[in-house]
Amino acid sequence: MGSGTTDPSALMREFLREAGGCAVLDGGLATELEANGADLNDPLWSAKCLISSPHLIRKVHLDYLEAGANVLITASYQATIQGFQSKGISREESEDLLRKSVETACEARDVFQKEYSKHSHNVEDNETTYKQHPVLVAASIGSYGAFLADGSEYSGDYGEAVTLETLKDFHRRRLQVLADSGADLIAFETIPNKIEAQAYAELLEENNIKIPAWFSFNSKDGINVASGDSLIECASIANSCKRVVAVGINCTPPRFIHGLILSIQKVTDKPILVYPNSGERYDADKKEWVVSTGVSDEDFVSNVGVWREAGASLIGGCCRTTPNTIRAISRALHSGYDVPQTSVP
Ligand SMILES: C[S+](C)CC[C@H](N)C(=O)O
Ligand SMILES: N[C@@H](CCS)C(=O)O
Ligand SMILES: [Zn+2]
Repeated sequence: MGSGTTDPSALMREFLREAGGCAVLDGGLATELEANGADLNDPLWSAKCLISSPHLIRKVHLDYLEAGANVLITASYQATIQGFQSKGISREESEDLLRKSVETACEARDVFQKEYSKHSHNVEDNETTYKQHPVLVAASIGSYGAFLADGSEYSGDYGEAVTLETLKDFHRRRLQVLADSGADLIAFETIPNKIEAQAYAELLEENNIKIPAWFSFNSKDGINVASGDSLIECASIANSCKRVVAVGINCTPPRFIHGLILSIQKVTDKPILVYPNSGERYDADKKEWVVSTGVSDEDFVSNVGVWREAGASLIGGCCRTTPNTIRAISRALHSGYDVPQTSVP
């Protein structure tokens, strides 16, 4: 869709219009890879499956499409050239793995859309009408803290040695490869601090990145981003960047989402996205989620109307949410809207 467009916000506007005003994001990719048998106890986390089990990634993408998702977030969250190289993988192969994350999502979209077009026509008043189910592929870029694999995307504390230039140098090539990979947009996810938001904004401009991006922050207190930096300041950085077409929050407990939407709205007119986690806490040593205030799909979904009403126009789930969560979100947003089941060939 529209990656050649000159006005970056046109892609998002048109996409939201086709989706009926509010789009459904997918749910936890890593969560579902684990549910399908993958062992992610590895510094590469979900990106490990790009090497060992790309078929599982494709299956999980398809499961989310069947559940009603309009956006697939690729398996590149923790896929970095530096991380692959530390496993002995060459630079060239590392870049191929990044491209593979996007190709895998695009393949799932192609399979789904073929099936969908077979099932979606119906005859009304002697005219054949086609329901639309637009799908974007968003190339995930996880933070520097994700690469560290120590859970520091939930603290945003990288130490004083890590400067704006360190972060720009770290992300530059991966961003370029993913931007040229055929993805529709870049999803900067789980951004825990202001310095990393600034690094992304500068890279988008300086490298003349041709596809739009979203900025999604995380929060531990419902007020600031994870590091304690001001959400208002972080969202303002996103707002000032013309290549950014949506701003929001992910991997944050559902109970904080409403207040965070209201804060973001104070500083932007760009579309707001929210994809909370289940409310559990991540134990980075064990690489496990610890039950605290995890919410059921019903609880999660009872909030969807409130988030929509408050101004969110892209809604999905992050870690520990599943296709069931996404199906329920989709139903809540578009009641009576059926997505066909496809089989994985
Ligand atoms: C979004 S967190 C659950 C991703 C995994 C983390 N960076 C780690 O490697 O432990
Ligand atoms: N989108 C990521 C999680 C971000 S916190 C994944 O599940 O791979
Ligand atoms: Zn998450």
